[in-house]
Amino acid sequence: MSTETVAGAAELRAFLHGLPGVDQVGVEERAARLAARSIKTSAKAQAIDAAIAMVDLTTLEGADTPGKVRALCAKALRPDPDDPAVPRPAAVCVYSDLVGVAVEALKGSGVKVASVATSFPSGRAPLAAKLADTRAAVEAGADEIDMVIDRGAFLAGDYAKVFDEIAAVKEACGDAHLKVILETGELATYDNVRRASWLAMRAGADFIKTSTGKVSPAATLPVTLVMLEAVRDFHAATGRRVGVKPAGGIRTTKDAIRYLVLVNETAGLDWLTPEWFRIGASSLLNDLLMQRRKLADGVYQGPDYFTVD
Ligand SMILES: O=C[C@H](O)COP(=O)(O)O
Repeated sequence: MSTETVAGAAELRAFLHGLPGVDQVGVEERAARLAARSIKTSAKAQAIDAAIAMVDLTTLEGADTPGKVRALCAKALRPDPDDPAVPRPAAVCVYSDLVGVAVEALKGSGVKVASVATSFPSGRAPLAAKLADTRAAVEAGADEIDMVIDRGAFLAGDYAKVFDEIAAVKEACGDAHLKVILETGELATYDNVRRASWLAMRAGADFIKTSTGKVSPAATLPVTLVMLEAVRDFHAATGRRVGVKPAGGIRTTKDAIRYLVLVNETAGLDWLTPEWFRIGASSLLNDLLMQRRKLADGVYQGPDYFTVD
């Protein structure tokens, strides 16, 4: 390691450990208070459409096939076959070997193709393999890369290693946007969530994302609140806006709306667009569609009415 790198590593550690500690009770109380807010029916209709447009419609199963990805893309292009006014989700998120299938199915639609990379979900692979994974996804046409951080290195305090990997993956992304998954369910404390958020942003993340969806707990409101505070404070300090993506375990309209309230009350209205806020979910869209239909018609369509998401 060069002297410059050692100095950089020391500065990074001092910076991350100099961040104010998170008041655990305060954060949990605030998240619970915001979650209890009710919103008017007229605002609910708007919120549902906003949430649909912020979904990263995801399939990340070992058993995924080109056929399943094509079906998911068809759903993204026309979420409700009977209602062309329903907005499209922001992106379809798949494993890197299926990016080409999604790119082909979505071309010209404006729906982005996101790909997990860097040995998702564990992140356990040599950097060369992570970069190759990233480049393969970008070459296949991915607009967005969802990378995982090396939680082992982070928890061992090797922040420089995590920083360097993120920076290298960002470079490999070229024009593709980089979402950095912190896997907050493995980070143990809110202080670590705050540190990992700042580390990722300083290393070049375009988005910070809570979870892979493969570890429990996945997204939670308090963790997302800490991340929203981080992007707000990072923007105030640097002028650069970073997006936030809670992902994993978000399945109901009620939950999705709670996240939107949290964004509005923490980072502010500027973040309430698909450019700066996403919800990663494999099975939220249908509930949003059912609630949307219920608000419009007063009739609740059962889950069988919509195609699987
Ligand atoms: O990034 C998105 C997550 O993998 C989706 O998780 P989920 O299946 O719990 O919705």
